[in-house]
Amino acid sequence: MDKIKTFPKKQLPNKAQRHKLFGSVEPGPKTKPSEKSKMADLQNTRKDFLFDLDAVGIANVKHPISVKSNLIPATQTSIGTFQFSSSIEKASKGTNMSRFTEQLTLYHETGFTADIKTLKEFTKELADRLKQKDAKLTVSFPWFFERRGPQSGLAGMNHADASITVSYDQLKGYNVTASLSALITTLCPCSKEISEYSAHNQRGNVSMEIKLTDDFDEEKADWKESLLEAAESNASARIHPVLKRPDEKMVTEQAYENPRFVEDMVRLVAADLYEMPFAEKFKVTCRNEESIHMHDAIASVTYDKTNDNTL
Ligand SMILES: Nc1nc2c(ncn2[C@@H]2O[C@H](COP(=O)(O)OP(=O)(O)OP(=O)(O)O)[C@@H](O)[C@H]2O)c(=O)[nH]1
Repeated sequence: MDKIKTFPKKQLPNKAQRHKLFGSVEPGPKTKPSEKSKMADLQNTRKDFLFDLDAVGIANVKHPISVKSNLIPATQTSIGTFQFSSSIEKASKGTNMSRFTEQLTLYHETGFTADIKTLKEFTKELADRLKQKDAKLTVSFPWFFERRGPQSGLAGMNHADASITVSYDQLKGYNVTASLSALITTLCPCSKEISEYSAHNQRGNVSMEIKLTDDFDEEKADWKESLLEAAESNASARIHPVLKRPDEKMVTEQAYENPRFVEDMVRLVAADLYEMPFAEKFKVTCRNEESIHMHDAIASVTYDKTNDNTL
């Protein structure tokens, strides 16, 4: 066996000496209290600080969450990116920021599932913990779901980007919006119509945001599955992780049989959301990464069923 090489061992200063060499200094004299009850509490100073603030809190908080679904897998761990806030009055200097992550940790310790019921409880409890009249939570996460080849039945994992925003107000109650962005295939109707053969086609991204009705019952419907189906079922074709040649033939011909402009996509998805009982208001956006341009094609529609006057 080869002799293990030993590098010339230059004797380095020890770690404490290295820190000193790079500027660390000894602790100075301690004159201020370190006992919490005796410490200054600037955040809770009450004066006229000129403006009420709409939102004060923390953002870009990454944390593991559990996600339930009607699709496979029924439960998964994902990475939630959170934003938490509440309003504060002008008489208050600041919020108590440690309480946001304090509560997130408490929920995590009992298995934090990002479902609507739990997130509503969390947001109300947060307002109470902050002693504020309102609180708002947004959590965004990748949601994975099994997708099988249309002919081979070979399974793989696709994902869509999901997001839930819960606003709680002591007087107004809850406002919950759910969003999903899903990838699809679109094939251009004009390109198909004018060409002797072929048609340009590309990946499209359909983003849907819905305001959930107050009576939405997630025991009866998985909003993620419903929005995914609204995007994919109206596309030229669905996207798959595993496609054998028989699968590829099917999705290629299906795309050609179902040409869609971006305008067609948002209108067709809007029709499905219009018929979705728990979607009170919605916005649909489609962005196509056009395969014949350096730019994207976009379209969007916003609709409020409570002002049902445009149909
Ligand atoms: N309001 C506010 N807090 C900040 C800011 N920057 C840092 N902090 C936070 O102040 C926190 C400590 O304040 P509090 O959460 O009120 O801590 P505390 O008073 O010991 O805790 P409570 O007893 O729950 O009020 C730290 O976690 C910091 O993150 C800021 O710009 N505004």
